[in-house]
Amino acid sequence: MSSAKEESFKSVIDPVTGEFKRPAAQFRNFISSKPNAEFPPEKGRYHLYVSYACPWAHRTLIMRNLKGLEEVIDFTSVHWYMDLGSVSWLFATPDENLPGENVVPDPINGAQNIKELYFLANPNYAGRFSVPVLWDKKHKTIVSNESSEIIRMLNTEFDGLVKEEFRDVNFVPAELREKINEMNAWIYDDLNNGVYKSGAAKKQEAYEKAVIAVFESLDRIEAILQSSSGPYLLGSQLTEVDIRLYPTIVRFDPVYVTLFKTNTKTIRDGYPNTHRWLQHLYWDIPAFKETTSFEHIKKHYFTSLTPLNPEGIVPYGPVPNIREKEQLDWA
Ligand SMILES: N[C@@H](CCC(=O)N[C@@H](CS)C(=O)NCC(=O)O)C(=O)O
Repeated sequence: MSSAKEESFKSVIDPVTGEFKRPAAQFRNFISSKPNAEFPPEKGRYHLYVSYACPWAHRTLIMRNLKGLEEVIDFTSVHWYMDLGSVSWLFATPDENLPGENVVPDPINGAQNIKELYFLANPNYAGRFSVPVLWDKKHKTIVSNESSEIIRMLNTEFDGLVKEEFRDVNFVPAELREKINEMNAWIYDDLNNGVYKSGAAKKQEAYEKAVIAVFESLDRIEAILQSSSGPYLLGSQLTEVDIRLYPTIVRFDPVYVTLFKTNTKTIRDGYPNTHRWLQHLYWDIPAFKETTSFEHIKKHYFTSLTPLNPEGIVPYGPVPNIREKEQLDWA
């Protein structure tokens, strides 16, 4: 492990408590359909840079697909390997044949890595070189590198450009907005980011605090799904809460249980309702399965987060990565 990698990992760890603190994203502009917006919705103008491995980027791919934005916003995925403490995410090179759609050399800026994009947008940028990145081809800049805000833009601001059938599809409907925001908040803290807090903790107490919060929130999710009137967290309607939770749950058994030591239980054997919810999303709604690459996910985490797994050995299991669906009865 190089010292740069160690330093990069340490930079997000509180030196006193040993707790992981995720730094805030720095590009926070909004695409808006309001008149005179700086970033108006336009077909072909914006490009999403993602990694199939990254759970935050995964949300944006799911939303893009669910909102029928395939012909409005194009995307590129980076290579599954992330060079921690150096250039971060790398684009595929022309000779590489990597799994998944659009895992290709950068078609927009010809960059070799994600770091270059941040400096193209702002030569004085000082921060992390994370995905997702929503790029504006017209002004050659980053609109946003915050997934929670990118998915809100995709949910509503391109409605004038999508096919009729997608126009009224709203994953944050007004009557559920407050509830969605409230659930997103604790799910983010304790689960989406909670698994990272568990995995990155440098002290026993910090780890235990994080892992306990992970399983308390999984218990809460399980109870919500058990009493739900439909297949989703808020009943019969698929909402943003499901979209934001899925990338964490689908990675849980294949990666987090081992690499991040969130090993009290697995989803498949410990949480029947959450497992059924996961299987339903993955097997029945193409936006979820089509954007899930277990190969990118497993190879990324186990080979890139070298402070946690110095030899870079990728575990063989679980087999399968996700179980086939049992007969579901939502009637
Ligand atoms: N707040 C960001 C977080 C994104 C994030 O942390 N992405 C990770 C990958 S899963 C990343 O690119 N890390 C690279 C780095 O920090 O250098 C969001 O939700 O969009």
